[in-house]
Amino acid sequence: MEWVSAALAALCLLALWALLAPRRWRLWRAVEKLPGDLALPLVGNTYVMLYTSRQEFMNYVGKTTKKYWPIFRLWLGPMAEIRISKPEHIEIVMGSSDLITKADLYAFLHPWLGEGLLTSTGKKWHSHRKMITPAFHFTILENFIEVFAEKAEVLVKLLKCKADGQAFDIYPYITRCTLDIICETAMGTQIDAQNNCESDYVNAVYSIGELTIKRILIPWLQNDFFFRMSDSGKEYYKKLEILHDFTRKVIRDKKLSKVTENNDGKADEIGRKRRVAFLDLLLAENLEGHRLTDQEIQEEVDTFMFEGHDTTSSAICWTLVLLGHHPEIQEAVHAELQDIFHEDRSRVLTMQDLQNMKYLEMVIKETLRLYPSVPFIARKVTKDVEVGGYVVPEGVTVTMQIFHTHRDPEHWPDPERFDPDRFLPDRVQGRHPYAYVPFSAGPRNCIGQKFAILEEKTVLSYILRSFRVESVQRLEDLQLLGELVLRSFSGHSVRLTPR
Ligand code: HEM
Repeated sequence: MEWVSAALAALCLLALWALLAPRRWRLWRAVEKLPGDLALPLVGNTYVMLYTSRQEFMNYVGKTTKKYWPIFRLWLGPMAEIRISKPEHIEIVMGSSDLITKADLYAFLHPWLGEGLLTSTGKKWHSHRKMITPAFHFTILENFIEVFAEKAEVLVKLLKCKADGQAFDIYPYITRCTLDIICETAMGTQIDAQNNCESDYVNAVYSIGELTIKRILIPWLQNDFFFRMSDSGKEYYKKLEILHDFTRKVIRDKKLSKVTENNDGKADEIGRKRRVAFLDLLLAENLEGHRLTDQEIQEEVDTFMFEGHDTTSSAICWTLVLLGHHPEIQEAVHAELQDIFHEDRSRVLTMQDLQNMKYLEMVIKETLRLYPSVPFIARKVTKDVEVGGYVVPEGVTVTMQIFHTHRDPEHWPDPERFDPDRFLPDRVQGRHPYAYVPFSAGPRNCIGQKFAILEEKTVLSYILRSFRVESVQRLEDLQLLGELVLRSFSGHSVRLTPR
């Protein structure tokens, strides 16, 4: 009997091979038409990792991008990846309403985010995106300004202790501030990460981020079984439980207290105006007959927590670093803030004030061009598509190199120069719509982009009104890490002096 089973198994394998081989052969032939470094059997181009450290990887990608500009291929073992950078090519993929499925790599975010907006696809993504879009309406965002300002005030108080002319890494301070902001705006909870660095929840958010990166970088940890067996995997799932328990509890408490019924801007028992969080809006959607299960609500809240804090901290830190290198531009920002606030440091910040920060907005945009918080995004191609004269076959990953799109010399003369005037209205006109895509573009663009710009303006205006910023490291010496978000390997060192 045993030989019968063995023969059957062999037949099945043969049938599978016969079924897959022609498709595989077709994919291989199409991908091999593209230029790229030598790929070895089985390992493809992953051998590069043997002699390229984590902090040298962005540099390697940069060199390879230049060498094969504007399109090249990589083999990650048996998986093909095509990397594109030119706005004209980016438009084909990013602008497509068919190519909306995220690359396999995003699966490493699934244990934390499930199938929230960032990771889902197809019908689920379409219906949730439609349902959640109103939560980012201008009038809702206006209510968040008070939260942004309150947390920025705490930040300035803490930074005053560091404003002694000594250099320090400002990243952890900014991250704790943006974490406080997203906790309160997404869930309506105050974790006070800025004063309470030892919170279990805050530590779990950091650990999950770090462990996700580790998993992506170490090939054998990518396998679920080996990951669960490893110390990193055990630590990961322990922290994940803390994160999920926390969001589950917040959702349960909100439902119990029926906050959705009362959250109409009325005062609470101590006379403060109640603040509406994204979670309240998701629960309200539920009440109006659009069914979002508790699990789905949790996935969306976790997604906001993930997408909504590290991205903004990266953007704020890079803006400070660049202003620290360009004192004349920093003075122009300060002059604009003086025009808006005069000497009044206690006035409550308004939406009108934020809209008046026109030059600061240009500075933020130019920073996101040079240092986009999300430097690369990737899709799995679900049908053949032609890009730059090549057929990109179904099944491959296309990585859109936003970092390099923003440095395409054809669209950005003297690309390395920090020049906020590139965003003067008459210079924006006529630029290719996909030449500047820090928030992605097309159907899967960032739902939180207006929120992000308002938050950045608030936090930066508080810092820049209180301190003069000086950068310590030369930009060309910084080693970039393009992992979950774009950071500097050695931190974001600045010196602050009180104004
Ligand atoms: C400077 C700050 C930010 C930057 C540069 C940024 C950038 C991006 C990018 C590039 C994407 C596309 C990702 C991909 O295709 O894989 C994205 C998606 C997304 N972002 Fe942001 N983001 C920022 C802030 C935020 C904030 C504050 C929130 C929420 C409060 C947010 C929520 C989301 C969500 C939910 C998605 C998925 C949208 C979808 O696929 O429908 N982002 N973001």
